Amino acid sequence: MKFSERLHEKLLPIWRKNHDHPFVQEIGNGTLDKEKFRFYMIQDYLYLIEYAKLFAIGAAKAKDVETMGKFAAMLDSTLNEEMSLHRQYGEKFGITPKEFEEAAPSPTTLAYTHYMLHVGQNGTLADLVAALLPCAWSYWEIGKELSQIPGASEHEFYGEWIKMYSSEEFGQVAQWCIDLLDELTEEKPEEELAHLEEIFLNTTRFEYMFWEMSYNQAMWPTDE
Ligand SMILES: Cc1ncc(CO)c(N)n1
Repeated sequence: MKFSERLHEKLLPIWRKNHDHPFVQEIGNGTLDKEKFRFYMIQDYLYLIEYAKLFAIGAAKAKDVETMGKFAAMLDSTLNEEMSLHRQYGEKFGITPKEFEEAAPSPTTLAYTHYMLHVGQNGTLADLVAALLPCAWSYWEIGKELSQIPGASEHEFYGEWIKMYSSEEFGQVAQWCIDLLDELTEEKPEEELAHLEEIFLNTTRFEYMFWEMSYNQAMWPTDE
């Protein structure tokens, strides 16, 4: 069994909760409160700045030029394609790129990005890919599922978001990360696989927490 197939079995119950989360459901049916989406966009922008750094670290840890080039391309597409979606929504909300960058991260954003960067900086290349894979993979699954809802991709506000994450290009990135992790885990001992599975499940859980945080617009409870 490929390692990604083993991960897929483990992640399904958490993904079901992700897909059923009101934040995701309401993007799909177009009813999500725009204030919640605005909060999410700001936090997701901050998240993506840190997430992009994982690709830079991946390039530095890659063992061959082809893999290095792929990480460089993913760094570029995150900063210049995926985040331009956020900048476009920012224009609708009256948020400038500078304001995005200077916004305060929520505790969940901090915890999630710091965990990923800790694993990426201190672990192996396989550890790094295990940490980032749920991000690419779960968004692609959500994008594809929501794009099946009639009219959802054409929704005047949320359509662009759904189109981005159900796109062929986004799917290719997710698939490349899946294939790389399968390649890096071939013939690896169970102990190492169990460690990778733990990292993967942790960021999968953080994905759920990110929806929850966004829906509740949750900042520090002590500041309220
Ligand atoms: C929190 C989060 N996870 C994954 C993605 C997909 O890149 C994103 N934009 N935000």
